[in-house]
Amino acid sequence: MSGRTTGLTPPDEARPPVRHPDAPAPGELLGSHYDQCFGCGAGQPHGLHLEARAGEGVSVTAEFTVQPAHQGAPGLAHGGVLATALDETLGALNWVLRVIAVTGRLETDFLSPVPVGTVLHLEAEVTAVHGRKIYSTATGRIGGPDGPVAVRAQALFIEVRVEHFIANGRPDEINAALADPDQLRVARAFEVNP
Ligand SMILES: CCCCCCCCCCCC(=O)SCCNC(=O)CCNC(=O)[C@H](O)C(C)(C)COP(=O)(O)OP(=O)(O)OC[C@H]1O[C@@H](n2cnc3c(N)ncnc32)[C@H](O)[C@@H]1OP(=O)(O)O
Repeated sequence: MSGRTTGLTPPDEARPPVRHPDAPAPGELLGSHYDQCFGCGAGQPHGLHLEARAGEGVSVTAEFTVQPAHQGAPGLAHGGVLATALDETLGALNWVLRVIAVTGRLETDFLSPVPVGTVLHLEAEVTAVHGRKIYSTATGRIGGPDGPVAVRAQALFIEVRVEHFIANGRPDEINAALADPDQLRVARAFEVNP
């Protein structure tokens, strides 16, 4: 391991993150970036229905209730589902930076089992930015927003342009999204002023 970089440590030249002046106010519900998103989409019947709010600085909070469909072991949340909840919360930081970014790397620590029925209290913040690279961390607590940390993550998100999705997504869903005024409004909200 010695000398190996995981890509999750910001370089010395990295800058502190800057909250966008038009970011949603602290406490404001952020809504879904895409109705069919597995993490946050209200229209996605199989999804986590995670609800995130803007926090202070470049941070967000979110809640997610572990459902029976999310089990890995009997009565316990699947680790991949918990990683998804962390990933989605980290993705919600896009609203506060007002950039579009996707997960490049996600490193997750599972510290204690999370039973079905648990409300996972999530928090994420950007720690540094270097060019297109956005460094961030997240925690998931159980028993309340100040409860013990059950899961945590470090992530590297990479800023992309909206063309990233148009070039890579399946045409049916891309065309449906482009025809949806609500989706276009969300895409515009993420776009950085030139
Ligand atoms: C409309 C509203 C929608 C809003 C949509 C919001 C979605 C949020 C959903 C939740 C989050 C997700 O799950 S997002 C979905 C899961 N993620 C993905 O599908 C991403 C798949 N990966 C990719 O498409 C690509 O690899 C990218 C875009 C991440 C990077 O490709 P690229 O654009 O060609 O950039 P590239 O030159 O490779 O990398 C740029 C810099 O980042 C570094 N880098 C890149 N990947 C890594 C990595 N894994 N680990 C370390 N470092 C990395 C490179 O070394 C480089 O550093 P340097 O040389 O500059 O120093």
